[in-house]
Amino acid sequence: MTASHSETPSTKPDASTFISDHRQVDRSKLSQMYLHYVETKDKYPHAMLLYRVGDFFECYFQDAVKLAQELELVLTSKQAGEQGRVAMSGVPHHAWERYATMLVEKGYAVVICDQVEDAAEATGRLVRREVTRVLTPGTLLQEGMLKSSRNNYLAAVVIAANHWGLAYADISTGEFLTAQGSDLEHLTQELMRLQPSEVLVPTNAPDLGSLLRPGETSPHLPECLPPAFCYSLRSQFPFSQGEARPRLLQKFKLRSLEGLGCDHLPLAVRAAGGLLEYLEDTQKENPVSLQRLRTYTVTDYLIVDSQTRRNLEITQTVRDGTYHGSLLWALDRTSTAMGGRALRRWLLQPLIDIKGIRARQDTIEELMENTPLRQDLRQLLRQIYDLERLTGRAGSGTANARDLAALADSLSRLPELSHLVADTRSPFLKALQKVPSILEELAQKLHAHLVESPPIHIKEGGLIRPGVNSLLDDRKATVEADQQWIANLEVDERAKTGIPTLKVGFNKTFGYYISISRAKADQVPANYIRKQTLTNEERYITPDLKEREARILTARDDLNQLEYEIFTALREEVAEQAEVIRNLSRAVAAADVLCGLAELAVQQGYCRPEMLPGREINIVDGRHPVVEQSLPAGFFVPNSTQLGRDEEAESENVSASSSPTPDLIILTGPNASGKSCYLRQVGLIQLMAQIGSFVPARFARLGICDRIFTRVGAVDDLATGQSTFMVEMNETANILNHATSRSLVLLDEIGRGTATFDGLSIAWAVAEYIAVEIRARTIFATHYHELNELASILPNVANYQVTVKELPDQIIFLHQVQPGGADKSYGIEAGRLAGLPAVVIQRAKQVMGQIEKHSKIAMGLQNLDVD
Ligand SMILES: Nc1ncnc2c1ncn2[C@@H]1O[C@H](COP(=O)(O)OP(=O)(O)OP(=O)(O)O)[C@@H](O)[C@H]1O
Repeated sequence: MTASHSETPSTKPDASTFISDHRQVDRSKLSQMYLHYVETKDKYPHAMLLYRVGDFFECYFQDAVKLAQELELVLTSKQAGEQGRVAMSGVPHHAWERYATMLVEKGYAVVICDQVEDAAEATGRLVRREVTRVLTPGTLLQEGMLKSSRNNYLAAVVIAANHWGLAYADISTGEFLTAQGSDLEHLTQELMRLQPSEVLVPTNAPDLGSLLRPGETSPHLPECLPPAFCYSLRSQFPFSQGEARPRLLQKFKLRSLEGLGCDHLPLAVRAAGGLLEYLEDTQKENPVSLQRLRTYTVTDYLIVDSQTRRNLEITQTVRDGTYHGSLLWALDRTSTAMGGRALRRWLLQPLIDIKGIRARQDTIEELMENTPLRQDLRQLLRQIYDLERLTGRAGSGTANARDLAALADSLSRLPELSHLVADTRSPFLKALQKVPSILEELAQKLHAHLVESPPIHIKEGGLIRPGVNSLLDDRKATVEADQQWIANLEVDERAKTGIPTLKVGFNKTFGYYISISRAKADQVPANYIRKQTLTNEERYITPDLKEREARILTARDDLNQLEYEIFTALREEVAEQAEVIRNLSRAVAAADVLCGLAELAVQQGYCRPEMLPGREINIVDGRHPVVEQSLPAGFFVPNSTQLGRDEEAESENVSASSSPTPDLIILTGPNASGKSCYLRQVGLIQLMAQIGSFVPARFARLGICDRIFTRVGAVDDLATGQSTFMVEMNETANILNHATSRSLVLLDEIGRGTATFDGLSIAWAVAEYIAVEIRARTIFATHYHELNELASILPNVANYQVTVKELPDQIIFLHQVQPGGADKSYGIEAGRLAGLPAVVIQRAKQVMGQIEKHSKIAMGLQNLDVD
């Protein structure tokens, strides 16, 4: 790709022939414009400065070199006064957003220094230029720069010893939240959940203002911050209590922070205040409209750590990181962009509050029962655009007329929506029953003011309907009359002069002119003034023509300006209603998610799980929500699960159950029989239930979990230089240190990355510790059959196996999970089926026979004291 505009070099430029570091120039020798550039650059040493010059945005010095490299543009040079030539590279002004997006995606901050007056007004002096935007990964607003399916979060962290404050905002939707905690692991997990595009960190670093791109490190970055994100190093000052608190009070026009719920959380306040200051600093002429700050507590939600999110493939698959094949993919039946983002948020932050879960379930149930309502609702929702982001753009003054027209169309659907849900009883539908009348009025006003399909540019007129503003109509009428006069001129002048070939034309240099062939030049009337001579024609103007032209041009400018003013006033009216629109968009998004989940539940035959405060996990005929959808209908084999021993209930009701419910299941079975699938199915059903969804099962009764942990076949973590075994041990340690009796733990093989006896010993000890000390509900899939002995020692351990049918020359996978431990391993059989030579298979059987004969592990362990 190349985008060069001037002075394209004929050969590759020799860097020694021009200056490529702005700090090395003698400023007294720079021409005025370059001096202004250099002074602006001083204020933003770490950002890429795009400087408007005519129809281009140009970069000079080191930025020119970087821009050319990163975007594969031509690097050239330009004379910068007596100082000589400086490196230069640039992009066309109309395409700046595209190029800026590419730079931001590569982890750069981009400063836009634009011309803020018409170059024609600045005769004899430098055109006035100002920094109008600072774009960073966390502060993007433009439609093309954002993914509609996910939030774009800017986060800010404040860490003091083991305590932390975290604030985050999505400036495109206005969401703004803050939290505080005392466990740094929770902070890391929150960041992993949010996947922020940029994180602000207050430091004493000498390179303040710089942006560390993902993977770049700095000694000033606290260790608990994952290296996968962009970090902006900020000064400590705006993050101090004395600065942050008043900034928040002023922003939300409050006397106390009590109403925001963070009055007693100094670190949360400091993070939120620091974030606000950054927005003020970067957004310049487009102040961000944020929703009221909300305070939350991490432990108010089901905690799903990043490794579990990855292993359960919640938003993307492990194998290739794609959305297709993830849980989100399998569940998403939403109709709006807002609903899609909300479902993603819900999946990443499931609830632990039973009331909240039941409210969502009630709504799904009502929508399942009422098919016409569900279908009409989905149909209508499809016609609602991204209200959250459209409002965001209106609030920050970046919305164009098409945005407002789309907003008006969407707002005008709301009364229909409220009519549709008029008789509903569940909370999320009732929330849509009342549309504030102000929004209906706003939609009507926008429709009445804006033309049917407005143009994209807002300063070139053509936006406002006739009848809106009498001054505008008068001016339009004058322009039209003058235009008509010019249109008639050709006919009139032909008649007057008797020259039938006379024409009236227009060009940019001379404006309107009368053209006459040279042969007829002697018949030209006296009032014609010759302006230009061409080979075959002469061009003239007349005083009358010029007067009309001048009138048209000034009137058109005035007209455009007036239309622009009417438009911006409309945009401000929308901005004033931002809070009301956003509250409603949130309700629309939630209804959309629930309507999609209801549709899914009907399509896939899901059931409503009964949610309880206890520890029970009782799933009858459960299915894996993703694998099920990938197989032909009816192919997936359902399996049941019972976990979570409630000793009190069981002792009261001894006769009801002959074998007590286990806390820990040892799951064995041949390779590829379905162990991993079963394990994940239980985790996914629990997680789905805690977002309020129905679940793929015939029946489910589920106690609320506080955390879900998974440990699944590790891969070498080359980035941190850790071996498979060390990754496995770190993950296991994390589980043992944090799981509680209310957690769900899913272990897919432990100890495989080391010698067999080491591995088996660790696996045994881990299982025993979980069953005896932690009592977390656990499924432990393993190839170590020796672990089946645990069930005979510990009352809350049970053995299950995935069954296969053995035929003389093949194994048939039944994918059925049944009580009991597999009494033999099929590893050698699997090797035979894979085509290992017969002699190797034979030898392997002999070796196994010997090992089994001499192994005392099983017998020995039975006698171990586990107390
Ligand atoms: N209940 C089921 N019904 C139908 N097909 C299933 C079922 N469970 C698993 N499968 C199919 O079997 C394949 C293998 O399953 P899975 O990976 O869970 O086996 P595994 O026992 O964990 O194997 P390994 O021990 O080698 O890791 C899956 O890809 C899936 O397509």
